[in-house]
Amino acid sequence: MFIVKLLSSNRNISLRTLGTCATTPTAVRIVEVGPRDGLQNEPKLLPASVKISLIDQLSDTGLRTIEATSFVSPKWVPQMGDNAEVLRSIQKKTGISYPVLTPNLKGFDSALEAGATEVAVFGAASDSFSMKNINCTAVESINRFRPVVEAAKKAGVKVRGYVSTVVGCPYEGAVRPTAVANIAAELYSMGCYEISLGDTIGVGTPGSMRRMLDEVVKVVPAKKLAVHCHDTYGQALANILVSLDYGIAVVDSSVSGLGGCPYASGASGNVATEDVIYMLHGMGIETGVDLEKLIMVGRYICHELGRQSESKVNRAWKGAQPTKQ
Ligand SMILES: CC(C)(COP(=O)([O-])OP(=O)([O-])OC[C@H]1O[C@@H](n2cnc3c(N)ncnc32)[C@H](O)[C@@H]1OP(=O)([O-])[O-])[C@@H](O)C(=O)NCCC(=O)NCCSC(=O)C[C@@](C)(O)CC(=O)[O-]
Repeated sequence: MFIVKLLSSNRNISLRTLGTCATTPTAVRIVEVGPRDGLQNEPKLLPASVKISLIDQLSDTGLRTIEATSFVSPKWVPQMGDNAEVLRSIQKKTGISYPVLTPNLKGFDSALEAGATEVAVFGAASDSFSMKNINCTAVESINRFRPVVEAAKKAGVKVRGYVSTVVGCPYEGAVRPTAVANIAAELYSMGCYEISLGDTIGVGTPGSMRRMLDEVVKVVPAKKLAVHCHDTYGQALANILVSLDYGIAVVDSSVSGLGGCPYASGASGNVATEDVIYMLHGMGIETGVDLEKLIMVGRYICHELGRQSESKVNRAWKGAQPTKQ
Protein backbone atom coordinates (compact mmCIF):
# COMPACT_ATOMS: atom_id res chain seq x y z
CA MET A 1 0.00 0.00 0.00
CA PHE A 2 2.78 2.34 1.01
CA ILE A 3 4.68 1.60 -2.21
CA VAL A 4 1.57 2.18 -4.33
CA LYS A 5 1.10 5.54 -2.61
CA LEU A 6 4.71 6.52 -3.22
CA LEU A 7 4.54 5.64 -6.90
CA SER A 8 1.18 7.26 -7.57
CA SER A 9 2.34 10.53 -6.06
CA ASN A 10 5.25 10.76 -8.51
CA ARG A 11 3.43 11.95 -11.64
CA ASN A 12 5.07 15.35 -11.77
CA ILE A 13 8.68 14.20 -11.96
CA SER A 14 10.79 16.82 -13.68
CA LEU A 15 12.60 15.67 -16.79
CA ARG A 16 15.56 17.80 -15.73
CA THR A 17 17.22 14.60 -14.45
CA LEU A 18 17.49 13.27 -17.97
CA GLY A 19 19.92 15.97 -19.02
CA THR A 20 22.97 17.46 -17.39
CA CYS A 21 22.30 20.75 -15.66
CA ALA A 22 24.73 23.43 -14.57
CA THR A 23 25.22 22.01 -11.11
CA THR A 24 26.08 18.45 -12.16
CA PRO A 25 29.50 17.66 -10.67
CA THR A 26 32.44 16.81 -12.93
CA ALA A 27 33.90 14.46 -10.32
CA VAL A 28 32.29 12.21 -7.74
CA ARG A 29 33.83 10.65 -4.64
CA ILE A 30 32.64 7.11 -4.04
CA VAL A 31 32.30 5.94 -0.44
CA GLU A 32 32.74 2.18 -0.67
CA VAL A 33 30.65 0.65 2.09
CA GLY A 34 30.97 -3.02 1.06
CA PRO A 35 33.21 -4.19 3.92
CA ARG A 36 30.75 -2.77 6.48
CA ASP A 37 27.24 -2.38 5.04
CA GLY A 38 27.95 -5.17 2.58
CA LEU A 39 28.99 -7.75 5.14
CA GLN A 40 26.97 -6.81 8.23
CA ASN A 41 23.91 -8.71 7.03
CA GLU A 42 25.55 -11.68 5.32
CA PRO A 43 24.42 -15.01 6.80
CA LYS A 44 27.93 -16.38 6.22
CA LEU A 45 30.42 -15.12 8.82
CA LEU A 46 33.64 -14.41 6.99
CA PRO A 47 37.01 -14.73 8.69
CA ALA A 48 38.80 -11.44 9.40
CA SER A 49 41.54 -12.42 6.93
CA VAL A 50 39.03 -12.29 4.03
CA LYS A 51 37.70 -8.89 5.13
CA ILE A 52 41.25 -7.57 5.40
CA SER A 53 42.09 -8.90 1.95
CA LEU A 54 38.88 -7.35 0.56
CA ILE A 55 39.77 -3.92 1.97
CA ASP A 56 43.38 -4.17 0.81
CA GLN A 57 42.23 -5.06 -2.71
CA LEU A 58 39.72 -2.18 -2.68
CA SER A 59 42.55 0.14 -1.61
CA ASP A 60 44.24 -0.70 -4.91
CA THR A 61 41.35 0.37 -7.15
CA GLY A 62 41.58 4.15 -6.78
CA LEU A 63 38.81 4.46 -4.16
CA ARG A 64 39.49 7.21 -1.63
CA THR A 65 37.00 6.25 1.08
CA ILE A 66 36.44 2.67 2.22
CA GLU A 67 34.18 2.11 5.22
CA ALA A 68 36.02 -0.66 7.01
CA THR A 69 33.79 -1.97 9.82
CA SER A 70 31.55 -0.90 12.69
CA PHE A 71 32.14 -0.69 16.44
CA VAL A 72 28.68 -1.80 17.47
CA SER A 73 27.58 -4.47 19.91
CA PRO A 74 28.68 -7.94 18.73
CA LYS A 75 25.46 -9.25 20.28
CA TRP A 76 23.48 -7.07 17.88
CA VAL A 77 25.70 -7.51 14.80
CA PRO A 78 28.02 -10.52 15.19
CA GLN A 79 29.32 -10.06 11.62
CA MET A 80 31.29 -7.01 12.79
CA GLY A 81 32.64 -8.65 15.97
CA ASP A 82 36.18 -8.64 14.59
CA ASN A 83 36.17 -4.85 14.11
CA ALA A 84 39.42 -4.05 15.97
CA GLU A 85 41.36 -6.85 14.27
CA VAL A 86 40.16 -5.74 10.83
CA LEU A 87 40.89 -2.05 11.37
CA ARG A 88 44.32 -2.75 12.85
CA SER A 89 45.39 -5.22 10.17
CA ILE A 90 44.46 -3.51 6.91
CA GLN A 91 47.25 -1.83 4.96
CA LYS A 92 46.28 1.81 5.26
CA LYS A 93 47.26 3.71 2.16
CA THR A 94 48.04 7.41 2.16
CA GLY A 95 45.17 9.41 0.70
CA ILE A 96 42.52 6.82 1.61
CA SER A 97 40.17 7.23 4.54
CA TYR A 98 38.86 4.14 6.36
CA PRO A 99 35.83 5.32 8.39
CA VAL A 100 34.07 3.06 10.89
CA LEU A 101 30.60 3.29 12.46
CA THR A 102 30.46 4.33 16.12
CA PRO A 103 26.95 4.58 17.63
CA ASN A 104 28.10 5.71 21.08
CA LEU A 105 31.13 6.64 23.18
CA LYS A 106 31.92 3.01 23.92
CA GLY A 107 32.19 2.32 20.20
CA PHE A 108 34.16 5.50 19.63
CA ASP A 109 36.71 4.67 22.35
CA SER A 110 37.25 1.18 20.93
CA ALA A 111 37.57 2.56 17.40
CA LEU A 112 40.10 5.17 18.52
CA GLU A 113 42.13 2.52 20.30
CA ALA A 114 42.16 0.44 17.12
CA GLY A 115 43.49 3.41 15.14
CA ALA A 116 40.39 5.01 13.57
CA THR A 117 40.94 8.44 12.04
CA GLU A 118 37.39 8.83 10.75
CA VAL A 119 34.14 7.63 12.30
CA ALA A 120 30.45 7.85 11.46
CA VAL A 121 27.42 8.27 13.68
CA PHE A 122 24.16 6.96 12.30
CA GLY A 123 20.73 8.36 12.97
CA ALA A 124 17.39 7.92 11.26
CA ALA A 125 14.45 10.04 10.21
CA SER A 126 11.92 7.60 11.71
CA ASP A 127 11.70 6.62 15.37
CA SER A 128 10.65 3.00 14.82
CA PHE A 129 13.69 2.23 12.69
CA SER A 130 15.94 4.09 15.11
CA MET A 131 14.59 2.01 18.02
CA LYS A 132 15.13 -1.27 16.17
CA ASN A 133 18.56 -0.24 14.93
CA ILE A 134 20.20 1.50 17.89
CA ASN A 135 17.64 1.13 20.68
CA CYS A 136 16.71 4.80 21.06
CA THR A 137 14.51 7.35 19.32
CA ALA A 138 15.82 9.73 16.67
CA VAL A 139 15.98 12.62 19.16
CA GLU A 140 17.65 10.46 21.83
CA SER A 141 20.22 9.35 19.26
CA ILE A 142 21.23 12.96 18.65
CA ASN A 143 21.99 13.27 22.38
CA ARG A 144 24.09 10.11 22.22
CA PHE A 145 26.00 11.35 19.20
CA ARG A 146 26.89 14.72 20.70
CA PRO A 147 29.56 13.36 23.09
CA VAL A 148 30.93 11.15 20.29
CA VAL A 149 31.37 14.19 18.05
CA GLU A 150 32.91 16.17 20.93
CA ALA A 151 35.37 13.36 21.72
CA ALA A 152 36.20 13.00 18.05
CA LYS A 153 36.91 16.71 17.71
CA LYS A 154 39.32 16.52 20.66
CA ALA A 155 41.06 13.51 19.14
CA GLY A 156 41.27 15.11 15.68
CA VAL A 157 38.98 12.44 14.19
CA LYS A 158 36.57 13.35 11.37
CA VAL A 159 32.90 12.47 11.84
CA ARG A 160 30.44 11.62 9.10
CA GLY A 161 26.70 11.56 9.84
CA TYR A 162 24.16 9.14 8.40
CA VAL A 163 20.43 9.67 8.21
CA SER A 164 18.60 6.42 7.47
CA THR A 165 15.05 5.93 6.15
CA VAL A 166 15.13 9.19 4.19
CA VAL A 167 12.19 8.30 1.98
CA GLY A 168 10.65 5.24 3.57
CA CYS A 169 10.75 3.30 6.83
CA PRO A 170 10.16 -0.46 7.03
CA TYR A 171 7.89 0.08 10.06
CA GLU A 172 6.24 3.48 9.44
CA GLY A 173 5.97 3.78 5.65
CA ALA A 174 6.54 7.11 3.93
CA VAL A 175 8.83 9.50 5.78
CA ARG A 176 8.24 13.26 5.82
CA PRO A 177 11.02 15.19 4.04
CA THR A 178 11.01 17.72 6.90
CA ALA A 179 11.82 14.93 9.38
CA VAL A 180 14.88 14.07 7.28
CA ALA A 181 15.91 17.71 7.05
CA ASN A 182 15.62 18.12 10.84
CA ILE A 183 17.95 15.22 11.64
CA ALA A 184 20.35 16.17 8.86
CA ALA A 185 20.51 19.73 10.20
CA GLU A 186 21.18 18.49 13.75
CA LEU A 187 24.03 16.27 12.62
CA TYR A 188 25.50 19.00 10.45
CA SER A 189 25.35 21.69 13.13
CA MET A 190 26.85 19.24 15.63
CA GLY A 191 29.98 19.05 13.48
CA CYS A 192 29.55 16.16 11.06
CA TYR A 193 31.58 17.14 7.99
CA GLU A 194 29.26 15.27 5.61
CA ILE A 195 25.72 13.92 5.84
CA SER A 196 24.88 10.71 4.02
CA LEU A 197 21.20 10.31 3.17
CA GLY A 198 20.20 6.66 3.26
CA ASP A 199 17.31 5.12 1.39
CA THR A 200 17.71 2.16 3.72
CA ILE A 201 15.06 -0.05 2.15
CA GLY A 202 15.49 1.13 -1.44
CA VAL A 203 11.92 2.32 -1.99
CA GLY A 204 12.79 5.80 -3.25
CA THR A 205 12.03 7.00 -6.75
CA PRO A 206 13.28 10.13 -8.53
CA GLY A 207 10.06 11.77 -7.32
CA SER A 208 10.42 11.01 -3.62
CA MET A 209 14.17 11.70 -3.76
CA ARG A 210 13.49 15.14 -5.19
CA ARG A 211 10.88 15.97 -2.57
CA MET A 212 13.29 14.89 0.17
CA LEU A 213 16.31 16.69 -1.30
CA ASP A 214 14.29 19.88 -1.83
CA GLU A 215 13.91 20.06 1.98
CA VAL A 216 17.38 18.89 2.96
CA VAL A 217 19.29 21.34 0.75
CA LYS A 218 17.51 24.17 2.57
CA VAL A 219 19.44 23.24 5.73
CA VAL A 220 22.62 21.48 4.58
CA PRO A 221 24.59 22.61 1.52
CA ALA A 222 24.56 20.07 -1.33
CA LYS A 223 28.35 19.92 -1.31
CA LYS A 224 28.15 18.51 2.24
CA LEU A 225 25.70 15.76 1.28
CA ALA A 226 26.11 12.19 0.08
CA VAL A 227 23.48 9.71 -1.07
CA HIS A 228 23.31 6.11 0.06
CA CYS A 229 20.82 4.21 -2.09
CA HIS A 230 19.82 0.62 -1.62
CA ASP A 231 18.53 -0.99 -4.79
CA THR A 232 15.57 -3.07 -3.62
CA TYR A 233 13.19 -1.64 -6.23
CA GLY A 234 15.85 -1.08 -8.91
CA GLN A 235 15.69 2.70 -8.55
CA ALA A 236 19.13 3.39 -7.11
CA LEU A 237 20.92 4.62 -10.26
CA ALA A 238 17.96 6.83 -11.17
CA ASN A 239 17.98 8.26 -7.64
CA ILE A 240 21.71 8.92 -7.83
CA LEU A 241 21.19 10.76 -11.13
CA VAL A 242 18.66 12.97 -9.40
CA SER A 243 21.08 13.75 -6.60
CA LEU A 244 23.80 14.73 -9.11
CA ASP A 245 21.33 17.23 -10.44
CA TYR A 246 21.34 18.90 -7.02
CA GLY A 247 25.14 19.13 -7.14
CA ILE A 248 25.69 16.23 -4.74
CA ALA A 249 29.11 14.79 -5.51
CA VAL A 250 29.48 11.94 -3.01
CA VAL A 251 27.86 8.55 -3.57
CA ASP A 252 27.91 5.57 -1.20
CA SER A 253 27.90 2.17 -2.84
CA SER A 254 28.88 -1.39 -2.20
CA VAL A 255 31.11 -3.58 -4.33
CA SER A 256 28.95 -6.09 -6.22
CA GLY A 257 25.87 -4.69 -4.47
CA LEU A 258 26.50 -6.57 -1.24
CA GLY A 259 24.60 -5.83 1.86
CA GLY A 260 21.52 -4.71 3.62
CA CYS A 261 20.60 -3.68 7.12
CA PRO A 262 19.83 -6.31 9.76
CA TYR A 263 16.98 -4.08 10.98
CA ALA A 264 15.35 -3.52 7.58
CA SER A 265 14.05 -6.91 6.62
CA GLY A 266 13.69 -7.55 2.90
CA ALA A 267 15.90 -4.63 1.89
CA SER A 268 18.50 -5.58 -0.69
CA GLY A 269 22.08 -4.42 -0.86
CA ASN A 270 23.45 -1.05 -1.71
CA VAL A 271 23.69 0.00 -5.30
CA ALA A 272 26.68 -1.84 -6.78
CA THR A 273 29.83 0.25 -7.01
CA GLU A 274 30.65 -1.24 -10.41
CA ASP A 275 27.27 -0.04 -11.79
CA VAL A 276 27.71 3.46 -10.35
CA ILE A 277 31.23 3.77 -11.76
CA TYR A 278 30.12 2.53 -15.19
CA MET A 279 27.31 5.10 -15.28
CA LEU A 280 29.44 7.99 -14.03
CA HIS A 281 32.33 7.28 -16.39
CA GLY A 282 29.86 7.00 -19.24
CA MET A 283 28.63 10.49 -18.31
CA GLY A 284 32.20 11.80 -18.35
CA ILE A 285 32.24 12.19 -14.56
CA GLU A 286 35.55 11.30 -12.93
CA THR A 287 35.79 8.96 -9.96
CA GLY A 288 39.46 7.96 -9.99
CA VAL A 289 38.36 4.32 -9.76
CA ASP A 290 39.69 1.61 -12.08
CA LEU A 291 36.53 -0.25 -13.06
CA GLU A 292 38.29 -3.40 -14.22
CA LYS A 293 40.20 -3.76 -10.95
CA LEU A 294 37.00 -3.19 -9.01
CA ILE A 295 35.24 -5.91 -11.01
CA MET A 296 37.95 -8.36 -9.99
CA VAL A 297 37.49 -7.40 -6.33
CA GLY A 298 33.74 -7.94 -6.69
CA ARG A 299 34.37 -11.40 -8.13
CA TYR A 300 36.76 -12.20 -5.28
CA ILE A 301 34.31 -11.34 -2.51
CA CYS A 302 31.37 -13.02 -4.23
CA HIS A 303 33.46 -16.17 -4.57
CA GLU A 304 34.26 -16.04 -0.84
CA LEU A 305 30.59 -15.58 -0.01
CA GLY A 306 29.46 -18.23 -2.46
CA ARG A 307 27.02 -15.89 -4.12
CA GLN A 308 26.48 -14.20 -7.46
CA SER A 309 27.42 -10.56 -7.95
CA GLU A 310 24.43 -8.20 -7.75
CA SER A 311 26.23 -5.88 -10.18
CA LYS A 312 24.86 -6.05 -13.70
CA VAL A 313 28.08 -4.50 -14.98
CA ASN A 314 30.16 -7.12 -13.21
CA ARG A 315 28.07 -9.95 -14.62
CA ALA A 316 28.19 -8.53 -18.15
CA TRP A 317 31.87 -7.53 -18.11
CA LYS A 318 33.97 -9.31 -20.69
CA GLY A 319 37.00 -7.02 -20.50
CA ALA A 320 37.80 -3.37 -21.10
CA GLN A 321 35.49 -1.74 -23.64
CA PRO A 322 37.15 -0.51 -26.86
CA THR A 323 35.33 2.84 -26.73
CA LYS A 324 34.02 5.09 -24.00
CA GLN A 325 30.84 3.61 -22.50
C1 LIG B 1 23.91 0.92 19.54
C2 LIG B 1 23.79 -0.27 20.45
C3 LIG B 1 25.15 -0.69 20.95
C4 LIG B 1 22.91 0.12 21.65
O1 LIG B 1 22.52 -1.05 22.32
P1 LIG B 1 21.98 -0.99 23.83
O2 LIG B 1 21.61 -2.39 24.21
O3 LIG B 1 20.93 0.07 23.94
O4 LIG B 1 23.28 -0.50 24.58
P2 LIG B 1 23.61 -0.37 26.08
O5 LIG B 1 24.41 0.87 26.22
O6 LIG B 1 22.39 -0.56 26.94
O7 LIG B 1 24.59 -1.63 26.34
C5 LIG B 1 24.12 -2.97 26.26
C6 LIG B 1 25.31 -3.90 26.01
O8 LIG B 1 25.93 -3.59 24.77
C7 LIG B 1 27.29 -3.23 24.98
N1 LIG B 1 27.63 -2.15 24.05
C8 LIG B 1 27.06 -0.94 23.99
N2 LIG B 1 27.63 -0.22 22.99
C9 LIG B 1 28.57 -1.01 22.44
C10 LIG B 1 29.49 -0.82 21.38
N3 LIG B 1 29.55 0.33 20.70
N4 LIG B 1 30.32 -1.82 21.07
C11 LIG B 1 30.27 -3.00 21.75
N5 LIG B 1 29.42 -3.24 22.76
C12 LIG B 1 28.58 -2.24 23.10
C13 LIG B 1 27.35 -2.78 26.42
O9 LIG B 1 28.67 -2.90 26.91
C14 LIG B 1 26.42 -3.76 27.07
O10 LIG B 1 27.06 -5.02 27.14
P3 LIG B 1 26.67 -6.08 28.30
O11 LIG B 1 26.87 -5.34 29.59
O12 LIG B 1 25.23 -6.47 28.04
O13 LIG B 1 27.63 -7.20 28.05
C15 LIG B 1 23.13 -1.46 19.73
O14 LIG B 1 21.81 -1.10 19.45
C16 LIG B 1 23.82 -1.88 18.47
O15 LIG B 1 24.95 -2.30 18.48
N6 LIG B 1 23.10 -1.80 17.31
C17 LIG B 1 23.62 -2.22 16.04
C18 LIG B 1 23.41 -1.12 15.05
C19 LIG B 1 23.94 -1.48 13.69
O16 LIG B 1 25.11 -1.82 13.53
N7 LIG B 1 23.08 -1.39 12.66
C20 LIG B 1 23.48 -1.58 11.31
C21 LIG B 1 24.23 -0.37 10.82
S1 LIG B 1 23.17 1.03 10.43
C22 LIG B 1 22.79 0.81 8.78
O17 LIG B 1 23.09 -0.22 8.22
C23 LIG B 1 22.19 1.94 8.01
C24 LIG B 1 23.21 2.70 7.17
C25 LIG B 1 24.23 3.42 8.05
O18 LIG B 1 23.94 1.81 6.33
C26 LIG B 1 22.52 3.75 6.31
C27 LIG B 1 21.27 3.25 5.58
O19 LIG B 1 21.34 2.30 4.80
O20 LIG B 1 20.23 3.84 5.83
